Amino acid sequence: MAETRPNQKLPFPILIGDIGGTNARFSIIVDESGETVRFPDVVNRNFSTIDEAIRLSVLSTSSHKPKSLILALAGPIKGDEVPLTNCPWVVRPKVLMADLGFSEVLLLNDFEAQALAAATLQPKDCQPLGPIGEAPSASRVVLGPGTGLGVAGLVRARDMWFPVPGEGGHVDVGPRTARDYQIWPHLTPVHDINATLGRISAEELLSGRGLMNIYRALCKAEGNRTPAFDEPAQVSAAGLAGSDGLASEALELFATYLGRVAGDLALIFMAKGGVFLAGGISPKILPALQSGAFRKAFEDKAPHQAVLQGIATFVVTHPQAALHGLAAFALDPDAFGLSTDGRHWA
Ligand SMILES: Nc1ncnc2c1ncn2[C@@H]1O[C@H](COP(=O)(O)OP(=O)(O)OP(=O)(O)O)[C@@H](O)[C@H]1O
Repeated sequence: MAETRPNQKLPFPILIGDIGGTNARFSIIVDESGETVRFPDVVNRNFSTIDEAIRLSVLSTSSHKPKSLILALAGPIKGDEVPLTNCPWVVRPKVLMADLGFSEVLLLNDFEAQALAAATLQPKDCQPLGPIGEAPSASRVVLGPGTGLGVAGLVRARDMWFPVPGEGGHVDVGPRTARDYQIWPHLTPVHDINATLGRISAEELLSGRGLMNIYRALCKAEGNRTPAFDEPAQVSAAGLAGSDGLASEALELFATYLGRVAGDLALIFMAKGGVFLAGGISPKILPALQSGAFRKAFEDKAPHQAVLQGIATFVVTHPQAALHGLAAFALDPDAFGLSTDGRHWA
């Protein structure tokens, strides 16, 4: 069974990994000075197991022999066999320790790692959306549209950061404007065979498939037009270029709904330290997020407009933000109130 320990440093060298559904990214933190060795990104499907990916892409290419391992995973962490969402790999800490020589393994949630990053990223790693360019040391929120919609809070208390990885991407979102009421009946809801009326969760709007959901619903609302695009990247490219009216509207609505949900989360966490947009999609649609629709929806929270107007919003542009967060934790675990119960093996 997993063994726990207070937030002591894991033994160096520490291998840190951000394991997504499609790609995995690794670095070795050599020692307390923070000296770090980076490795080329791994395409998950090129390796049948994560053990093989670590062995061939990291261990056999480096002279450093990591003593411990910290991984950020997309998916719930429970028990000694942790399957990944959207990838056939299974993480088995005891097997990794026995076969690859780690004395300790710690598993974190991927958005928890994004939250650790939001606590420690430099201004150069973030692009402000709106007038406020600085994030004070106060509670924060991270949300990231990608394959799904990851959400984490980051509570600031006792001079520490407490990440709160929840399932906030699955909150309900309802229609508000006249245009929303035209579109909503055509959106694909959450698949739930027991429900008589499907619900529209934030993730059904704010993810790659969410952008397609909005675009296809717009096509239906406009006299059942045949969609011109099959992929989210095509919709965003046409929307950014202004070459297709419905793609442009889909992108603007995506920014509006993202602002709405981000504003709700900022209210819930009273995130005066800022809201950070992580994940793969936000940096790719930066001009659409900067155009004003995101920030307008974010602030449109009567009776608390003044609170929201005072909260900074950012797109995280650091290419390996989760690894940055894991490194910050590895080097200074006392700065974080992170519970390692049930996910630390030694
Ligand atoms: N230019 C783009 N515009 C809009 N959506 C995009 C664009 N490029 C990729 N996507 C969509 O983003 C989603 C992938 O998101 P992301 O890059 O964050 O990957 P992930 O699987 O969530 O994470 P990881 O890369 O760690 O495996 C897919 O649904 C993809 O279709």
